[in-house]
Amino acid sequence: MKKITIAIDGFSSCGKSTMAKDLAREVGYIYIDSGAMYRAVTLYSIENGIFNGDVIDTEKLKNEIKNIRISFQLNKETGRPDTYLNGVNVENKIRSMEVSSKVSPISTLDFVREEMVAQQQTMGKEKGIVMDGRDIGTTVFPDAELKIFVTATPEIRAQRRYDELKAKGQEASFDEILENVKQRDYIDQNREVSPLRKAEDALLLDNTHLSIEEQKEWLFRQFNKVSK
Ligand SMILES: Nc1ncnc2c1ncn2[C@@H]1O[C@H](COP(=O)(O)OP(=O)(O)OP(=O)(O)O)[C@@H](O)[C@H]1O
Ligand SMILES: Nc1ccn([C@@H]2O[C@H](COP(=O)(O)O)[C@@H](O)[C@H]2O)c(=O)n1
Repeated sequence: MKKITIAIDGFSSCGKSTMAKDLAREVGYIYIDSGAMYRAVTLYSIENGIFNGDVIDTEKLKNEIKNIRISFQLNKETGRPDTYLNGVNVENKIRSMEVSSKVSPISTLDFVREEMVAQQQTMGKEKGIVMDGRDIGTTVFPDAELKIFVTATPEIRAQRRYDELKAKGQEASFDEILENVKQRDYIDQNREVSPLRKAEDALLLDNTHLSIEEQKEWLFRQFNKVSK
């Protein structure tokens, strides 16, 4: 079977990484969560005085962007890759509401995107990769053999995230999550560089009424059609 590149884009919290990780594990592909990379840059910015409230010191970040090393390592307990920032495991920290509320403005910066896209393209140069994000099918891998664009209503996406946090025993407010999901969607769709949009040749999946199992089966069917 030939190795292909799979790009999964879509709105925040709609199940992209759930589908992508499952497929990658079953077919033995590398999985990359490109959102985790933008989150890691955001965490670095929070921890290194690049934010003053909501204002970003873009000159400082531009000078330091080459010092930000992001990598992934398999977590043997979860069976999934954890995100490392300059050698430190930041998988939990990058999922905080503080990072979620600041990541989309960081992701609008052209020099940040340039650096992340270059790193992502290097990770995918041998193919055999599933990457999820916002611009994978349009910018990072425009020649990907399989492109999926995932969507679901904002309310159902916020509910899924809320349920996930509650199950982990974390404090969560449904209204705050819904507001964050809507705000990120707006910024991601309206930024100048690589805005979130469906690539013309991407397959659309609205999973509002699909279970995790159903969407997984759907993705496997698409993979089997293309990779033969
Ligand atoms: N079809 C589904 N039905 C119910 N829950 C789902 C479904 N797909 C994913 N989920 C759950 O929704 C939550 C968000 O999923 P996931 O993290 O995969 O989304 P994402 O699109 O990768 O999010 P992000 O944009 O933040 O990276 C998770 O708790 C996941 O288990
Ligand atoms: N290819 C990408 C991936 C993500 N972003 C930005 O990062 C935010 C967090 O991503 P999650 O997948 O973890 O939700 C997202 O809201 C985008 O602002 C991006 O720009 N490009």
